[in-house]
Amino acid sequence: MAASTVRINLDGKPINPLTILMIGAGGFIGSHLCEKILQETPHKILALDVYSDKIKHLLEPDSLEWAGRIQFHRINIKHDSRLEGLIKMSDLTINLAAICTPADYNTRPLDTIYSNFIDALPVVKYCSENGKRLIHFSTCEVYGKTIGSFLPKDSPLRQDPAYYVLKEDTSPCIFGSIEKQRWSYACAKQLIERLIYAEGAENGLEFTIVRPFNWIGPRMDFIPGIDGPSEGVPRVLACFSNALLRREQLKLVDGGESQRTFVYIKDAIEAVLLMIENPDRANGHIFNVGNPNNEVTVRQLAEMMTAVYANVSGEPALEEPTVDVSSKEFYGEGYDDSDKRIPDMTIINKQLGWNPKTSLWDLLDSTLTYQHKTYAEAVKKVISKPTTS
Ligand SMILES: NC(=O)c1ccc[n+]([C@@H]2O[C@H](COP(=O)([O-])OP(=O)(O)OC[C@H]3O[C@@H](n4cnc5c(N)ncnc54)[C@H](O)[C@@H]3O)[C@@H](O)[C@H]2O)c1
Ligand SMILES: O=C(O)[C@H]1O[C@H](OP(=O)(O)OP(=O)(O)OC[C@H]2O[C@@H](n3ccc(=O)[nH]c3=O)[C@H](O)[C@@H]2O)[C@H](O)[C@@H](O)[C@@H]1O
Repeated sequence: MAASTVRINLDGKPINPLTILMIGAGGFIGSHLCEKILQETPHKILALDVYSDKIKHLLEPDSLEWAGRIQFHRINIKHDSRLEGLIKMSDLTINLAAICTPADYNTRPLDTIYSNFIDALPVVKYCSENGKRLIHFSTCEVYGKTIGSFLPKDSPLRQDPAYYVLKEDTSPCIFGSIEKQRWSYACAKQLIERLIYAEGAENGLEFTIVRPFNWIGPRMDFIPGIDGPSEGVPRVLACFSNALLRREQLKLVDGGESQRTFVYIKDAIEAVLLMIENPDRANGHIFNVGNPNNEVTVRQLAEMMTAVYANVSGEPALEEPTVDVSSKEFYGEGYDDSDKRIPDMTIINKQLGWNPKTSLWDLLDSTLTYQHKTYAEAVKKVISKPTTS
């Protein structure tokens, strides 16, 4: 972008260049948001994270057209006195930092709760005390299970959207029992949402809460044994990509019957940029950000990814591309699942006029093309190495 072009917001007003503190900038969403902001706006980014691999291409070399508009701070927000200073220096703080992989929720529930609630507290407090705006990343998991999932299997009401569409201002948050530690993440996210909302109500904090619904695309998570731990379990896109790259069967947890709506990261980031640049329309709101048109069961996702990857790689799919596994075997004790996640889009449509564009097939095509280009050779090398006994 020509950084000098004057940008106009949805109300026709010029947008002043901002300094944005982005906490968790080195992650999947952060890396795409940094790219978008640097390429299309004049805003400056103070990028905070413990890792920078996913934004390395934006930080080096110094000759990049946006050099000087992004500054990396290797900081762990758990214990660093520089956090408040950075919040004070910025017009807006965006908090993305979290443990957000389901394999951790039931096996590392304390880390999950600390990361999603306790570690976010100082961020909220410093924004509130210093009169700074906050965009906080929550999750669609705060809705938990749908009301419809408690109806008898053959109830016609299960087909009624009133029993499954998830609305920011009216849907309840339905979690499982305490021993189902899967919900430690959703519960921590819900409590931080409530705290932010209360800071808004009692102390005037200017906030926006984002509830992402399965955003997927390049740079999501890691491929075990390549750029992450061999025994690590990332989210479903990376699990299935890993299996496809290794020509192994895709594992369907409890039959792959759960349903998800997937949205392309590049569509979703457009929504976040609208929030950043339209504070009058975004402040005080909680936004679902997803694509209600891209709903599949996890089994259907596996079948579609298998077909797309065969096209992309030119290698025929396995004869039996999937295998069923129990959730206990895959995730361990305490796992539970959301049955269905369809976002209601009324509020984001009304406030920001945002709609997702990319079909599931197209977003899988570009994402798996990226996965193949980035990882296929490395995976082949690892597979061909003789194993030591
Ligand atoms: N990707 C999705 O579809 C999705 C869906 C729902 C919610 N979210 C939420 O969006 C946010 C970002 O998700 P993501 O997919 O980019 O995850 P991610 O794991 O790729 O990114 C999170 C980043 O935060 C950093 N981080 C974590 N703890 C930190 C700490 N103490 N100090 C400094 N940095 C820290 C991590 O190093 C990582 O780079 C999270 O809050 C997540 O709960 C994401
Ligand atoms: O992305 C989101 O919107 C939110 O949901 C995700 O939770 P979930 O969708 O359950 O996590 P995935 O790992 O993407 O799993 C999706 C589904 O696929 C299944 N799965 C996963 C991996 C696998 O190899 N096989 C498999 O069948 C899971 O059991 C689950 O039903 C994560 O909790 C968060 O990143 C986020 O808050």
